[in-house]
Amino acid sequence: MKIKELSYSSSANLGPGYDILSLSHRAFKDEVEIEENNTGKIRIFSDNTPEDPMKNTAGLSLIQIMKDRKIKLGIDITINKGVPVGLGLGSSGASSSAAVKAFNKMFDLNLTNDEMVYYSMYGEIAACGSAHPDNVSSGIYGGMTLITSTEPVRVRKIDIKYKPHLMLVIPDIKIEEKTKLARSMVPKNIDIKDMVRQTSRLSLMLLGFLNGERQAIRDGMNDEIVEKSRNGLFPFYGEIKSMAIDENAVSACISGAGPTILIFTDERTNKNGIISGTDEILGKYGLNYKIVETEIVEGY
Ligand SMILES: Nc1ncnc2c1ncn2[C@@H]1O[C@H](COP(=O)(O)OP(=O)(O)OP(=O)(O)O)[C@@H](O)[C@H]1O
Ligand SMILES: N[C@@H](CCO)C(=O)O
Repeated sequence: MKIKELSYSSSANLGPGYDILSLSHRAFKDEVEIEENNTGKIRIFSDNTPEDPMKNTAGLSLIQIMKDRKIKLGIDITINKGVPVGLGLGSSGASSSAAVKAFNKMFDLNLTNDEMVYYSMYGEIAACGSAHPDNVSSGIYGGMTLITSTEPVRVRKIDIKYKPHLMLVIPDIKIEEKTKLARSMVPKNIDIKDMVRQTSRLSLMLLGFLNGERQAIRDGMNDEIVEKSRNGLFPFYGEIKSMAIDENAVSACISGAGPTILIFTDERTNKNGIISGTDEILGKYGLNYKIVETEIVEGY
């Protein structure tokens, strides 16, 4: 029997929500098919992700479930990779969450959504050395998700009233072990004043999404801790964000660990202005890029 599942691309953090917020979008998707084999081994079939199952997020997630459930079988995992790798679009988490959904279905494990987030997030260790749950929560739940606890894993889906359109500015930059590097740049300690400002902004942004208040989203979606610490990786970000606000975007943030920039737009936004402004700014930095317009995926 073959079982196929898909997960869409996602943008983690959303400004002040480092490691706790994520948004699922229709821009790209990974399809993962699993099938039993008679070799007793886990084998990965994929054009552009690691063949070693311990180094592939999909493989590592399934190894962990099989260990916990004492399932000893050979499994072929075929990854049809649609989410581009290493660009902050939740590529690694899309494969692991799709693999976990397929495995759950194939073996009737009846895993809860939070248990599936747990196993999918375990796979992220293969990508960046740490198990962060935000992108994979998108792959399991869809929509906008909030991680309320990691031990045990608990996720809440946020029923947002304000649903902006999304523009992804995707610079053509490859940074070796990008997420690992970006995570190592985040400060280990912060000043209490910065903590207060960050929690205030995060709360305001969530109020904006819940109540449908455009200005609250714009005022809240600012992060001077994590995004700032990573600025050296994406020096063009500040210019693109302020240009997008000038063109009346709702707001903008770094998507996950970057380099993609997520811009929220609505009918008041001058999208053509953003397209030409991006061309000018990224041209100055000598960067090729793609702009993808997309929508939020509410669920699976
Ligand atoms: N199934 C997989 N899909 C994508 N990348 C994988 C997979 N398995 C392992 N990797 C490795 O993970 C790394 C890419 O992960 P990384 O977290 O840097 O990018 P991302 O998932 O696209 O971005 P972000 O997490 O910021 O949204 C690469 O080194 C890649 O080889
Ligand atoms: N929250 C993670 C997302 C990476 O995909 C980070 O910013 O490092």
